[in-house]
Amino acid sequence: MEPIIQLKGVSKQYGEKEVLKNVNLDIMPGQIIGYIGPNGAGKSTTVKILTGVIQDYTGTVMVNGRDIRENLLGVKQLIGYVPELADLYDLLTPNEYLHFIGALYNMQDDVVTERAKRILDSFGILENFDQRMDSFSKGMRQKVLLTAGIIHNPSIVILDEPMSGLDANAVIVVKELLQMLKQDGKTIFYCSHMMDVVEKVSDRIVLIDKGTIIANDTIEALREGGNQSLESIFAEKTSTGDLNRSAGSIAQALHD
Ligand SMILES: Nc1ncnc2c1ncn2[C@@H]1O[C@H](COP(=O)(O)OP(=O)(O)OP(=O)(O)O)[C@@H](O)[C@H]1O
Repeated sequence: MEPIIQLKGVSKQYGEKEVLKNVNLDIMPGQIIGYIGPNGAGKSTTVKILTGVIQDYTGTVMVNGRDIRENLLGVKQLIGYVPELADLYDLLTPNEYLHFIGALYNMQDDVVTERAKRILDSFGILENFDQRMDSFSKGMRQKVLLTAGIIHNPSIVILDEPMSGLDANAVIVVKELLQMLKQDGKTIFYCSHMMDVVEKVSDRIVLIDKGTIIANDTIEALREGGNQSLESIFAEKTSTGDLNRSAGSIAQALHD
């Protein structure tokens, strides 16, 4: 089987600073990949490259066997992207916003309406279909963003902290949704800091630190036969310092 996403020697600099360093990564179709790393590791930069937002990188990114530099429009059809807390067009209703998104993908109006209503109904916010989103809570906005990211039925779904702001019921819906998308053969690229969720939903975990991939394996293999949580594996491998000491010095700072 060929990888559906392939990064070959991908590097990206902001000025002098190299934030991705020769990243090589193969992602096989039909898998849920948990993409994790400390703040500033390069996760969002990777996602921006995959979604065509950043183009001044070196190396090659192949999606479905084609170089994305040569097929950016095709790639955009294949990928659904759910950003974390994007600027929604607050003055629009979900109905208007999702039709706007659907039009970007050349979708027929009646298909957009049908899918939008069914997905929002599953999220429990169908009654808000025609309300302006400026009155929406964070979680309601996130549900609309999730809907917008999958409405064109993409083969690859990239999610950036999709659980952000969601209540417990919605988290369950999203977890189930991930499994259903997977059963449907879709590839999921899941970026998150919520280790307990990543650990449960991902087929593979890719750990990036300071622009370099330092682990790429199943959770079982990362545990090496032990029973550690992903959180402790993360802390060990990224060694961002003694966490107790960090907390201690923050607490001390309040008293000095
Ligand atoms: N537009 C920019 N200009 C300059 N530096 C940037 C820019 N965007 C990101 N960076 C830097 O690139 C590095 C990687 O950032 P990136 O946003 O990819 O990290 P991340 O892994 O997504 O972090 P987080 O978990 O905090 O979201 C960071 O050091 C960041 O400061």
